[in-house]
Amino acid sequence: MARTQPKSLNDQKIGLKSSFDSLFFIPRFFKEIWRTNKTLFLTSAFCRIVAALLPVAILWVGKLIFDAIIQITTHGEKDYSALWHSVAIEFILVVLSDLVGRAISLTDGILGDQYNINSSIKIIKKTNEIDISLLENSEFYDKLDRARTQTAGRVDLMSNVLGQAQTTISIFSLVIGLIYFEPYLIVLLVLSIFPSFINEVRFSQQQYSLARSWTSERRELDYLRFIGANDKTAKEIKLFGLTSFLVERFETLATRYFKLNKSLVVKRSSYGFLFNVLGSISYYAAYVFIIYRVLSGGITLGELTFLSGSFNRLMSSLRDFFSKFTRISESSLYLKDYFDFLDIPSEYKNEKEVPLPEKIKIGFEFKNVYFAYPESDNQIVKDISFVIKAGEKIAFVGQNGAGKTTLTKLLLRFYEPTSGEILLDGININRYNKANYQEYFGVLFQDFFKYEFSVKENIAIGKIDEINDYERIQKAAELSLANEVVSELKYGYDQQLGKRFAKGQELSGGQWQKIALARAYMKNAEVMILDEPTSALDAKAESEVFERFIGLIKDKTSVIISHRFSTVRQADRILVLQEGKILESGTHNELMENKKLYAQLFTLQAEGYL
Ligand SMILES: Nc1ncnc2c1ncn2[C@@H]1O[C@H](COP(=O)(O)OP(=O)(O)OP(=O)(O)O)[C@@H](O)[C@H]1O
Repeated sequence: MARTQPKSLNDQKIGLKSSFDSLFFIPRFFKEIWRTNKTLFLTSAFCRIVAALLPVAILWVGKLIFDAIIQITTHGEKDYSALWHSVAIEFILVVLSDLVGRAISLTDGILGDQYNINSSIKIIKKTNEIDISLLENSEFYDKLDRARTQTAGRVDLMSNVLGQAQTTISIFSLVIGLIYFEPYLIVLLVLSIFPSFINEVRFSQQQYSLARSWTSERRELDYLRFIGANDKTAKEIKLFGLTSFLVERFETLATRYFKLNKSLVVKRSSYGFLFNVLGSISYYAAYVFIIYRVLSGGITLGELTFLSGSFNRLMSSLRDFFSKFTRISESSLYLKDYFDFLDIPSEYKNEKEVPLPEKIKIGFEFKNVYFAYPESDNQIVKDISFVIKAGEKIAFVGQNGAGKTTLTKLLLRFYEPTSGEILLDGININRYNKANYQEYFGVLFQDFFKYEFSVKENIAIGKIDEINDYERIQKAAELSLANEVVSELKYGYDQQLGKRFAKGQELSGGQWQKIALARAYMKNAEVMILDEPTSALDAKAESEVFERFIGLIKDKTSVIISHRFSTVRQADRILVLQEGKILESGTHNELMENKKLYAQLFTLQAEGYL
């Protein structure tokens, strides 16, 4: 497992500037939310405006009640109607406040869920649009990881930004009331809150920097958690006694992160406490000032309740505003990751695409192809030239790591040659539309994926548009002998595979291989590529599968990779690869006569050594 050096807190610090810069992603974010559900968005915005104005309205009505009571008790006012009127209004406002509060959390919840679904779909689609070579790049994985794992954070961000707008309106309405009576209180208020705001911003950046610089380690932790508690790995872990090895590795890494994070959290809350004490002192200074004003006859008792209530409310609103601000700038840093990921350029699209031939006329040609995997200097393919004629059945053989699979990946355009070119009917394969070009191939990968879906879905994956063509699925299954597997399953083609979901059935390695082979047959493809198609099959199944394969591909072009010479020998031509070069090429008989590597390997296998 490639590991980056453990980070210290000072590594990769995200400055104040980037923290503010990331706020610029918020409009784009809200555009996405707006597109998600316009009605809900408007409802939420409307409710928040109402909710924002309610606190000042309630405080004002409270003042009116207080003044009315003073009128009655001190000045002998006989008409109580103004008092009851105000009490009734306050009651209505309180009920309304509860109602809009609930409406807000309801709309935010639904909108958040819908946004979540949409953004997850975007991430899945984007991953599929990106060049396959990026999938093997660790920096890409980090981006993908952050974009994927911060979904909940983005939903919080939405509520926080909307909440912030609400708090801002509230603050303005309260400030107007305060300015009207005692403008000096505002200055006192802002001064007492500001240091705590700066403190929060500073620590939230540090926490984000830490989380970001530890993305790879967090992925490693997830990976260790996954292999440490997983049905697929349980056998080996038990048998090899790997538990303490894994626990130790997990613990060392997790503790290092925990310690760094703990020291930050402790510092953040200690400073936070200090600055909050400062806030409380200023609140009581203001309170004493207001009491003094009442005692000296400057303001009424009703105004005292309004002012102290407004001041208190303003202070908590401002605190809320600043802490939300730091949370928003923190989450918007993650938002940046999400948009950075969505902005990774999709695969290069050739503007001057040429139409694909309906049927291959000449065939494929590798011309002086060299290839090294991205971020590697190691040439895996070295000056390879060969032709696969239309309708030819070609086989690649060679020892492990010789470059056989790599050649098929180049043919399938998962990667581009570092130099040299690959032609189809005389035209560089890059000039064809990639998706259409790849449609040409029916492929069984050596490391095919075992989808924990039903058998039917597992086979249909080869041509998912035909998922409802039962006959086609059955035919593909017959060709690969998967039908024999199906006949033993309780729910037949509807049998859920794997153990992850209810009523799932695990298959043997060979049974899975038959299912995966059926997937390759689902497409009536022009070219078949089978990489180790029979490696897990028993001898009888292997010869039967191969017989059917030959029948199927009579006039099709095909590439087969195999270590089993019984399979390989039937090919029209065999390419023997060694360390990224073609060592020999010819029919089985020609190569046997050559008496070089092929003949040696064949003889060894025939004698039962391989
Ligand atoms: N994604 C990758 N990134 C970097 N190197 C890779 C990658 N995939 C394969 N390689 C390297 O390329 C070389 C050739 O691998 P390839 O899979 O083509 O061999 P192969 O001939 O198919 O072997 P086998 O018979 O074991 O399947 C190996 O040395 C391998 O380490």
